[in-house]
Formats: sequence, C-alpha cells, structure tokens
Amino acid sequence: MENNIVGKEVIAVLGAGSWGTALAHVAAENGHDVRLWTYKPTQVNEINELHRNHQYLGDNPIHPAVVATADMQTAVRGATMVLTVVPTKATRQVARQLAAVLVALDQQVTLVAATKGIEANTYKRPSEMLAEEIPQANRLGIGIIAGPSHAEGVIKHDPTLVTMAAEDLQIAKQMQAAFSNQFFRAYTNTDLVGSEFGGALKNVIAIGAGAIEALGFDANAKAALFTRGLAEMSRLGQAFGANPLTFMGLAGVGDLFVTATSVHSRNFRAGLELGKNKSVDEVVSEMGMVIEGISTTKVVHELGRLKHVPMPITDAIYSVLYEGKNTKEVVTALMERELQQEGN
Ligand SMILES: NC(=O)C1=CN([C@@H]2O[C@H](COP(=O)(O)OP(=O)(O)OC[C@H]3O[C@@H](n4cnc5c(N)ncnc54)[C@H](O)[C@@H]3O)[C@@H](O)[C@H]2O)C=CC1
Ligand SMILES: O=C(CO)COP(=O)(O)O
Repeated sequence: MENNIVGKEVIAVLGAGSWGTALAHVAAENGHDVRLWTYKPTQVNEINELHRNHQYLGDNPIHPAVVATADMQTAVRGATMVLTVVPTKATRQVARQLAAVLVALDQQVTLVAATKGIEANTYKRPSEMLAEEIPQANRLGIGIIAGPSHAEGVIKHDPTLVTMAAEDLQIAKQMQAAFSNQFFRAYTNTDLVGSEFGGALKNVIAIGAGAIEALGFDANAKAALFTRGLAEMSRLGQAFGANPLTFMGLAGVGDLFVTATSVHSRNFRAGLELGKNKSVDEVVSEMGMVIEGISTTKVVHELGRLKHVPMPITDAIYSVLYEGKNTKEVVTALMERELQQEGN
C-alpha cells in the first residue's frame, strides 16, 4: 500500500517545529500539495532550498514538495485542510490569524489541531480554541491528531500509528485517508474529548517518568507510575465526558508509553533533568522546544480540584515544578498515601 489517498488535497500546516514539519513531510510523501507556514522567515529558505529544518529535525531530509512560506495567506489559499501545529499557548493567537485569513479568502477548510495540551486559565482543548476563534469552524469540521508519534521517528519511517479524532466521522476519515501510508497508519476515533485529554495528560506522567529514571528507580517503579498515571488520566477525562476505552488505545496508553520511555520525548527529558535537580527555567531554556507537560501539569492540577477528581501523581509533579519540592521526597509521600482499593 503506497497510501490510502482518495484524492489530492491542498494541505496547509501552520507551525514549522518538529511536529508540523514531520506532518508536512508525510503529507508531501502522499502526493498532496503541501504548504508549511512558519513565523520565522529564516526557516523558509532552509526548508525550500536545503530541504532541512535543522533546529528541530537535525539533518533529516524534508520532502522537497514541502513549500515553506512566512505568509499565512499564501499557505492557506486554496487549502482543503489546515493543520495547526504550534504550542498550546500559541494556538489561540494562530487561530485568530487563521480566522482572518479564511474570511479574506472566503474559503472553507477542514481544521485539524495537532497540538497536545490544555490552555491555561480557560482549560480549553486545542479543538475548542479553534472552534471559538474561527467562527465558521463548526460548519467546517474540526479534527485532531493524537497517539504515539515522535516527529523524529515519523521522519525516519519508524512504523507509526496515530489516532485521527473528530466528532464527525467523515472528517476523521478525510484525515485518515490524507495521511495514511505504509509507514504512517491512522485510526479514526469519534471520542474527540478523550483523544485530546490523552494527548495532553500523558505529558505530565512522562515528566514523572523522567524524574523516576533520574532517581535510579527500576522497572517496578516505572510500571507503577504508568499504571496509576493512566488511571488518573482516564478519571479526569471521564469527568469531561471522555470514553474510558480511549485511554486504552493509541491516544492513551500508546502515547503514554512512547512519551514516558523515549529519549526523543521533550517531556521525559525534562523530567530527567529535573530529577538531577536542575531548575525548571534551566530545563526550559536548554530544551529549545516546547515542553507541554510543564504548563499542562498546572492545568491538570487545577482541573482535578475543580472536578473533585483525585490526581495524586499530577499533584506530586506539580509540587516539584511549582513548589520546589524534591523528587525523592515526593515519591516517598506518594508511597505513604492512605492505602487504596484498585479500580478507583
Ligand atoms: N514533536 C513531536 O514529536 C510531537 C509534538 N506534538 C505536539 O505538537 C505541538 C508542537 O510541538 P513541536 O512541533 O514539538 O514544537 P516545537 O517547539 O518543535 O515547535 C513549535 C513551533 O511553533 C512555532 N511557534 C511558537 N510560538 C508561535 C506563535 N506565537 N506563532 C506562530 N508560531 C509559533 C515555533 O516557531 C515552532 O516552529 C505541541 O503541542 C506538541 O505537544 C504532538 C505529537 C508529536
Ligand atoms: O506527543 C508526543 C509523541 O507522541 C511528543 O511528546 P514530547 O513533546 O514529550 O516529545
């Protein structure tokens, strides 16, 4: 199977970091007309002339059919599908820009959020931000991409499975058909809430996994963190209407596994450095790429309280990130919690 293409799409990818560039590369491999928008003009020449995005993807070649531009209108003109792939904290601003461009072009598109996070203060998921900022969005349809998919693996053809979720199955199928090929296989899912919660919340647990690694703990501790971390991800998701089964799939346990074990994970590596007693500021400035789990931890800690959902692991990670607690003490405190019945 070369790909499942039913027709050539014009796909605009907004955000030329590691994930936006990798998704643009997959779309170009599948024969679509692909434009990659970046707000950094210096990236345009590098991508168009050298077919590289060195800061984010090192020496990996980017498909030559990916055309970068710093002008959003040029990227979006004629597009049938537009992906937003910027950090959560930039999503609303980019969505506003996109809304103005779509009005100016008088154009309908399928909107896809590939960002994994929840907005600070408003607690909105990426698809909700798009819906709020782009007035035509509900009519146009919104989907999201979730699941275990590091850009570094995708670009090297590591067989990758993702979730393409949308409340409207036709939208999910359009995305699935556009992106699937023999290296990149998409499954549809209509549980938009659960898929977005899975993608956002696993980053928090991945920070914990890095910290555990730094403490020198072994497989028992990691299995404990994954299992009880997944339980609290699912609990909070269900409080927002998610299907618990989604957390057993690619967007849940799948993405948790890759993010909490892979050296490519920015969140895992952040946890590792925090576990070596580096400060949050040092870790952020040294990474040079977004570590979504840091802000998501605060959001999830607040949501747990708001919804009266126990989130002990998230709360522990919050206390390290925001209250200066020591990782070893935090693990001890978790082990000394009141004894529980499993299944809760
Ligand atoms: N890197 C990966 O393998 C994956 C990342 N994701 C998610 O995708 C999202 C983006 O992540 P990455 O590509 O890794 O981030 P990154 O840090 O590699 O790149 C972010 C991109 O957004 C741009 N950007 C930042 N602020 C902006 C603004 N205000 N306006 C316009 N552009 C802006 C940056 O210039 C950069 O090109 C995150 O939510 C992440 O969790 C999801 C799956 C895989
Ligand atoms: O979501 C991801 C992989 O599926 C990326 O995770 P990191 O941001 O931790 O690298």
